[in-house]
Amino acid sequence: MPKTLSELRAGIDQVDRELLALLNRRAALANEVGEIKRAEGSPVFRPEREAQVINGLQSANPGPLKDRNVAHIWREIMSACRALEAPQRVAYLGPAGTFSEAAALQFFGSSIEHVPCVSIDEVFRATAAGTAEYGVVPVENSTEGVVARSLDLFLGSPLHIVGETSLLVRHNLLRQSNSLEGVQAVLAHPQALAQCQGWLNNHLPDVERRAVSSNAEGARLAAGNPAWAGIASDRAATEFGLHIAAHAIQDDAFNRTRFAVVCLPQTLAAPEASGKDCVSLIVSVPNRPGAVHDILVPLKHHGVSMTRFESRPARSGQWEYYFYIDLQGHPSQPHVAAALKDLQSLCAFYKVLGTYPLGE
Ligand SMILES: C=C(O[C@@H]1C=C(C(=O)O)C=C[C@H]1O)C(=O)O
Repeated sequence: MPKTLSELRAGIDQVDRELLALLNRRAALANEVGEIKRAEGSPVFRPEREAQVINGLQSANPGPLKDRNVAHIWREIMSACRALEAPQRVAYLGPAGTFSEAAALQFFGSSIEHVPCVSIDEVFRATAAGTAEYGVVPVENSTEGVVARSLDLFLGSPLHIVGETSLLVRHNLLRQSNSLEGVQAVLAHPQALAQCQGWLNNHLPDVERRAVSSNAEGARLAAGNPAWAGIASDRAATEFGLHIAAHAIQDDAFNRTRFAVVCLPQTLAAPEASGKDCVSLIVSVPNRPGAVHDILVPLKHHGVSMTRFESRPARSGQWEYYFYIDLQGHPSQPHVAAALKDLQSLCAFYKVLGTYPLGE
């Protein structure tokens, strides 16, 4: 005899009571961990431990819950547990409703103190000055390429990278009503206008496109004028009380942005190995034939995979470059340590930006 709806709901209520008791037991344990950390003066946030918790649960997950959802649920549970130890202050490019804020929430969960900043420079400054313990900065977009300002700021910054996360950037057309009728101007950041130009050409061909400082600012302005629309995230719609007149209007369905999580080394030293790690470096090589080729040799020789290789001008006027390199692995692994040592000996400039667990 199949169970009735009310019997099934009674079952869910029972499971929820058990989950609540278990979650509170978990929180109490995290609180005890917090006491030990306070006594030791060690950091609250341990990204490699959180990565291990999630990887372990995903490997043990029998379903029907999807691994992706297991990760999201536990990130939120760990965020709440961490906040009992001490809420972490996180700086990002604001205002509320930006993709940088969404990236910060995806990485740290929602139990954080928000430190919205007016620019990427300000995120670096606020984090270096201790206004925030952590900063979240965009480094790369799958359609637009590198975020040059972030890469340039890394060069002279005392901050290092302790984590990464990547976000599907889905743009929506937001306005006071949920139709496209009567839109006279679309207000958004130039990058969002560019990423949606195909859709705008098709659906709003004769409508003015106006560049503003951020998508959240465009949404804020659209909330004050029925003839204006913004292009922004789902969160911005909620934040400014707007309707989503059209969903996912970006021309590339898989438009992703990658973000780095940064902090001072005294806030958190390089995370220990989680099992799936990455090392980010900036190097420059002497200006002679074959120099770039030479720095790749130790990687091949020691069997280390390179997952990223970007160049930025060194601004010396000499056609010299800094190379931004991501390697797979952790310096505690002998083959990675050996490759780094050989690589360093070939470089005119060598800076480890960070060692951290690979993000989603
Ligand atoms: C409880 C701890 O502190 C924090 C919270 C964690 C959790 O809830 O599992 C894991 C790592 C830390 O960021 C810990 O270090 O184990």
